Amino acid sequence: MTRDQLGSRTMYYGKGDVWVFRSYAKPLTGITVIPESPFRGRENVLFGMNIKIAVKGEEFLTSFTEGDNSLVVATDSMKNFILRHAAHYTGATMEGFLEYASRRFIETYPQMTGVRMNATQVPFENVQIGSPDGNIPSDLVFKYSHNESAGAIVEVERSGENIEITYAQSSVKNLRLIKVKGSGFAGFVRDEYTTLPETYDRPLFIFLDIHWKYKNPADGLDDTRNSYVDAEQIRDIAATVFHENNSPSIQYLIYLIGLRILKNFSQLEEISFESNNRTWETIVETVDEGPGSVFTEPRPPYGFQGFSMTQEDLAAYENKPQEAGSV
Ligand SMILES: O=c1[nH]c(=O)c2[nH]c(=O)[nH]c2[nH]1
Repeated sequence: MTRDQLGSRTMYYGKGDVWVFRSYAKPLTGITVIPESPFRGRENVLFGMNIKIAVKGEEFLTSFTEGDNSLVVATDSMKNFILRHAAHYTGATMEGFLEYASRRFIETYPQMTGVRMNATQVPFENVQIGSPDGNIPSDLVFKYSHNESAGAIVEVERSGENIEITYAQSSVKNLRLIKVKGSGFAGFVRDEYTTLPETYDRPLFIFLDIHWKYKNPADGLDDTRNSYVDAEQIRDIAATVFHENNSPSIQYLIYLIGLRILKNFSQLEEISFESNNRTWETIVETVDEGPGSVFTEPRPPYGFQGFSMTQEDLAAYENKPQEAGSV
């Protein structure tokens, strides 16, 4: 929630963990196919989301200061509103649903001046079943996936007679990638506090959240514009860049991932990263019948990086004489 119109006061309320499971939503089609990803769309036979909604409005002040509930929309009703509107949604994306439902709240309740909705996709994967044609994906049975998931935040505000989008961001969260060899970390500051040895071929395990914003938010909200970028494509770009590059650090790796995303998707304005270093501890360098090593979970504390990039970073990179080839 922004604090404008509210002076310096924080004031909002809402509902978290609104689980929405919609079957047979509109299939996602018309996306740009990129070399790094086999993703071509999604059937949306099952469309699952865990939503958090927060609403604001000056008229809610007396509910806090006087116990006056006359304008309070119960958070239980908000949950019902979201669930019932999932039946009316005609689009194919989580971002689109958040925008649709947020607008309906503002249109329905004049006391609401702003709505922020935050969602995490509940990922379901097709199971493979036997058939006379070999193994094929079931169109009826799905398994709950515990891997990474897509995320979205949409914020809308009333502006006179209109409703404006004031914030929109898409994400892939909790991506966990391990590369068994071909990463290093050397050349860092060495002083009396340094005990870490330099490494030129470490296994590198990263936890990664990637966020993106569109130049024109409508491209991310309206799947019929054919400019939607799916979280699976961003995930696959990250994996491809990790595979292809011998990275000297996580810092440089996420920069290269960002360049590749910006290059593939000129409709995006900004990419940002939060990464976490979970590199395993090496216990046995070389097993008896090599190659092979033995590792165990790392001990805390864990390092992290945060970085954001725009199309200007890609332009600067492309205008720079390159030694190592282009992204
Ligand atoms: O990729 C890395 N970046 C760092 O900044 C860092 N620091 C550290 O101890 N290990 C690593 N690895």
